[in-house]
Amino acid sequence: MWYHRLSHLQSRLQNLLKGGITCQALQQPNFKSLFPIAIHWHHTASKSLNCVWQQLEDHFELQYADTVMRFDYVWLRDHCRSASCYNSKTHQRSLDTASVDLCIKPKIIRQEETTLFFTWPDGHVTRYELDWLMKNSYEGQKQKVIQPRILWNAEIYQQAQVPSINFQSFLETNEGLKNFLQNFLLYGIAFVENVPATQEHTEKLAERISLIRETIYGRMWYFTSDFSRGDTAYTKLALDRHTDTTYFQEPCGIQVFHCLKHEGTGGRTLLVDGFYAAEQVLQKAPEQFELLSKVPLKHEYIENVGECHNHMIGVGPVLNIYPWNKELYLIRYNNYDRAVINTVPYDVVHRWYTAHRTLTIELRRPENELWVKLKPGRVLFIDNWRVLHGRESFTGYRQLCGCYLTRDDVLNTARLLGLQA
Ligand SMILES: C[N+](C)(C)CCCC[C@H](N)C(=O)O
Ligand SMILES: O=C(O)CCC(=O)C(=O)O
Ligand SMILES: [Fe+2]
Repeated sequence: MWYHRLSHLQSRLQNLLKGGITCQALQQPNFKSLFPIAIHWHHTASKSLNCVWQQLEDHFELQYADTVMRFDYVWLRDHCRSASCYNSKTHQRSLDTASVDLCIKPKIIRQEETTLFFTWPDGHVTRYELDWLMKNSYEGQKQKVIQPRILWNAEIYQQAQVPSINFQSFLETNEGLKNFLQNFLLYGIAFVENVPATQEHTEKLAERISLIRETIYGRMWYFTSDFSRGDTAYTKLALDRHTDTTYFQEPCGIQVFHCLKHEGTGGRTLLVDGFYAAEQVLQKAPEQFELLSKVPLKHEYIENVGECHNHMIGVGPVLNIYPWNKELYLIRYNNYDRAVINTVPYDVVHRWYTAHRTLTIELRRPENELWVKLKPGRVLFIDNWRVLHGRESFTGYRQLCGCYLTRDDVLNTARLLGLQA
């Protein structure tokens, strides 16, 4: 027994010393393993490059800038940026991916400085820049966030002293718009000051950064507590923290609020960073965070008031995360509009309620609540995928106008201004 293990170790050691590393496929019982090949690490001539690679049986392994990256050969062929495979004017692929042999392997790989050249069995040559591979590898992406954010509670937000942007500079300068968007992306809320208190000016603001998302509430909406629509928003009642349009398959990305008039008391707006609360859940109870990101729920809007007849249903988990880096990108939280839960068995339901409670406790901590009084002239933009809003009950006449924005178009504007979004 001892002897056995020893000799096994010895032969492995000898293999290593010879410089041969048997590839993983060797242990897998498939046709590829019939022809084990010895693989050698290729070191770059220039030591300063700090790059080694090896051509393995079923993938290419590259070690560059302290990262080990693994690339599938079909992926590599699919991402060929040669003129016949990719149109660099339109940034679109011309290669028909379905024409690539799923067992494709390069015939030759060679390196010149910072470029790798792959020659494929049909003679086609693909070149890859090491930096491009680094940037576009799974291993590279896994460590990156798509959207840098500053998570906040009331104190963090107030301490940050995030400046509001002036109406004029928002409309007339790219710098003003960029500052505004940078704050909005980081905090999920941002204010514009000195806006003339009309619906038209509010619309102008919205159109400066995005297409307006028209919904069942209209393009620009304008509302008071007249119960003209079958929803609590159109009353004087308090509204607990929530995100809007959870009953859409894709909830509206951004909400714009402009209070044009309020003669009365109360009516303050509550803002809570949903991602901050979710992060607390992740720290305290990761399995509950996971459940909230896995269990699909329905939200529903049923309206039959006057001429308005609507029935909307949206499906999705409370927390939506990117699977490769676990980054949170959307929270759907609206206890008013949550529909009957009939998509989950009873035992999971119970665990889900526990997880939902944990999140709710975090969302309701007074220290996480930011209260603001909306005033004519001060327009609030809310990231409806991240920040929850609510309102205090009020008395008197209160007029609010605003609209929803399409998230894609807001992010598009941000990217065009050079921001990471
Ligand atoms: C008044 N306004 C148009 C802004 C929104 C009304 C939507 C209210 C709904 N319960 C929701 O949370 O989605
Ligand atoms: O009246 C308010 O301040 C906000 C009401 C609300 O939640 C909404 O309109 O989405
Ligand atoms: Fe709302």
